[in-house]
Amino acid sequence: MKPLKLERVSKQYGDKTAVNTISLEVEEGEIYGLLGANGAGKTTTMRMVLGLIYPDDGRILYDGKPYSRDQLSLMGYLPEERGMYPKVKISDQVIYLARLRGMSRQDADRNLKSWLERFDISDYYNMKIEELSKGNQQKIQFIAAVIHRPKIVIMDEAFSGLDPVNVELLKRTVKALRDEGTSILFSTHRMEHVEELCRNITILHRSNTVLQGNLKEIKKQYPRERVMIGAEQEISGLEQVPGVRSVTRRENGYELAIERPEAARELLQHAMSQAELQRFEVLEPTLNEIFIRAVGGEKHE
Ligand SMILES: Nc1ncnc2c1ncn2[C@@H]1O[C@H](COP(=O)(O)OP(=O)(O)OP(=O)(O)O)[C@@H](O)[C@H]1O
Repeated sequence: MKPLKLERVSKQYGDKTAVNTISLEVEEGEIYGLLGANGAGKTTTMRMVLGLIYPDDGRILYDGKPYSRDQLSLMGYLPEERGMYPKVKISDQVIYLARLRGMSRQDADRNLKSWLERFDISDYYNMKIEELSKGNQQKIQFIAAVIHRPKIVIMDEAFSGLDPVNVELLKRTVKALRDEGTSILFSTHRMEHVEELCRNITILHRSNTVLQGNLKEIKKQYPRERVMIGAEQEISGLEQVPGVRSVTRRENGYELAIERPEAARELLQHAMSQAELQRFEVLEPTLNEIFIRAVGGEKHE
């Protein structure tokens, strides 16, 4: 049984279709990427999954069952806009939120202490949100989202505002939740995070699903049109090799865009005739490139 399943789910706001017949399934122990430019329909989709708004069409199933209040304790939500009370003691509000989702005070308190210890911030127990840096507020918000051990966690821009050390810390934690069997619906504009974390993805564009599936499989379907050449010597005339679209000088060589994968062979011969190569690699496209193609090359923030 899939913990989370969306079947042809749609949502209208007046005349505007915010989400148009989205279907997806999140397995147990999976991080699923929900991507799209601003206004594509991600937040609307996540709000429907959380039961904060209702679909106009289609259905959402949790372990095969439709939404009911019982699901509240099964789900955790890390919203993009942080929503904790600045002046209330951290332990009071996190325990309160956990109790709303069905935990006893004792269990909530024990879990909170163990999470604070895990993040090495035990002294925050008695502090207020307003006393913390943005990044540390984010950690508390994260704890509040998962303290009740939800089966399904919805994360909207989970790592925004964090420094690189804390991004790594939270990434490790998200992976650990996954390994414990949690199903995570993960939304972000940071493609490198998706590449590292997500197995399956859906890309939304103007309310519609434009690309969906296993990330590795999707990458295989796109031609390899990027070449890295590692060489200490200069290589002249790379631009003139047939099929080369662009050449960029890099620290230890060159990065090239080619029009078709076959151009790589000629490029290799050309480069080898001039320099001793330390590296010659034909790379699969990055998710960023795939994303830009899928949404029609339009600029996204
Ligand atoms: N409450 C609302 N009333 C009217 N229109 C809305 C409402 N919420 C969202 N929309 C519209 O629905 C569309 C999808 O919005 P949504 O917030 O789901 O996009 P998003 O992918 O989350 O964008 P972002 O990356 O900017 O957060 C947008 O055109 C938006 O203007």
